[in-house]
Amino acid sequence: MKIFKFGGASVKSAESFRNLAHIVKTKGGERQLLLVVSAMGKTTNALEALLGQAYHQQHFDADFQQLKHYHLQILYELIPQQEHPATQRLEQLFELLYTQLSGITQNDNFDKVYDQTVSFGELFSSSILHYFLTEQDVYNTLVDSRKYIQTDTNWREAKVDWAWSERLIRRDVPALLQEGLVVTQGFLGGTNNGLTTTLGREGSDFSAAIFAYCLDAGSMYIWKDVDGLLNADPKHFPDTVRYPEISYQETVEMAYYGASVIHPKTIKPLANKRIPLYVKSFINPEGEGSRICDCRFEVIAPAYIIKEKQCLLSFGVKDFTFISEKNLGTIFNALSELRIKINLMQNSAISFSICTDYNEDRLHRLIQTLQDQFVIHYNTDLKLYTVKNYDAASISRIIEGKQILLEQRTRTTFQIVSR
Ligand SMILES: Nc1ncnc2c1ncn2[C@@H]1O[C@H](COP(=O)(O)OP(=O)(O)O)[C@@H](O)[C@H]1O
Ligand SMILES: N[C@@H](CC(=O)OP(=O)(O)O)C(=O)O
Repeated sequence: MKIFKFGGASVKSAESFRNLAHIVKTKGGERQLLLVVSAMGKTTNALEALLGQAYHQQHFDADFQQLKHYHLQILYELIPQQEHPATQRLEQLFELLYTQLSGITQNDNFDKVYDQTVSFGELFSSSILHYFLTEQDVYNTLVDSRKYIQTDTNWREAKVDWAWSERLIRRDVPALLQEGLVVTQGFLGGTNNGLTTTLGREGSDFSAAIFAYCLDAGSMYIWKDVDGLLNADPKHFPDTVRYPEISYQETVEMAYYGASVIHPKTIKPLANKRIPLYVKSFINPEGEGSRICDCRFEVIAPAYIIKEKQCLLSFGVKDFTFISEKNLGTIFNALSELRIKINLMQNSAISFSICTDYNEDRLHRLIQTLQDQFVIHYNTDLKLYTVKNYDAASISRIIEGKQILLEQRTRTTFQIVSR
């Protein structure tokens, strides 16, 4: 069986849904295909904004209506009958979202209500896809991924209970795949008492990999608006090259350093079962794309990765003692408590520096926790540039004209933090 994952860009308009259906019919087949779908276009961002308004007791009606109109308009273009069950289902989901938003207060655990609210994006898109494919005579069952991907309550970045999820998925999904297609939501999980969780922003690729792993899929495809896995983001580099074939290891490192085309957690479950991952273009489905697999190449084009919105923090000891394992232990504990991930670190005799994604709230809590023990300085609005498999030319290209705040290199990877 195969897994196809379609992200927000591939379901952003009625035309995109039609294109998706065409890909499913021509490249997928009538059964043994599981479709994982993300929220439409920028819906997750819109839901985050609505949640922010509701949490701060601001009016959200206008933005709510706009989001509802966007979805209903696309549904209407795909299925023009007003009385269709698809319209009723979408109206019902929007009512549930409205009730959810209206009940939010500042006493709520923000991360918990985040998951209960922002998850609606995938519920909308998967319902539309299910009904639209049915209208197109593509037999499919809509499966609620919250009942199958079981997680803990680490809201917004829930940890998967692999054994339990695998048991549930294997119990029900293979029989459905015998009959036709299965449509499910990316990004979402559920707890054993029926609450919704999310797996981290852009986590739908990971959801697809979880289903691939649990179902022993033969292959997984992620359909993107690019020709495949490129050696840089074409939005920042005009002259990219595509990797026709690349190893799991190279890819997982690229994703870790910030290549946003694949969620970093996607590769491990696939690599563990040697399931090949294809990155294909939904704009040009006939294109070759990229195959990510258990392979190895001696020579590979340098990959350029930019991670934006970075913060560089330095912790200096206050009494001229050297940075010790004990100091580091204190810093790491605080980072772990606040769920702050280190993207890069470096130490000198009397200070320790880390580069992390910028999160104002967490940064201030970190400073509060550690300011008695360390002199803390930080810079925000920075970028972390990584060149994998670098050479002299690629380094010159990346450092040209930049004010470098930190630089690091290993035998294969060159990194700078700069403005
Ligand atoms: N190395 C890379 N190769 C290809 N695309 C990349 C790379 N790095 C970043 N990207 C960006 O990833 C985008 C596709 O990923 P994303 O927007 O997350 O897709 P979706 O939300 O549809 O799943 C591309 O439009 C491209 O700008
Ligand atoms: N909708 C979620 C999950 C996701 O993976 O989306 P996409 O596949 O469009 O990156 C998000 O925007 O974070």
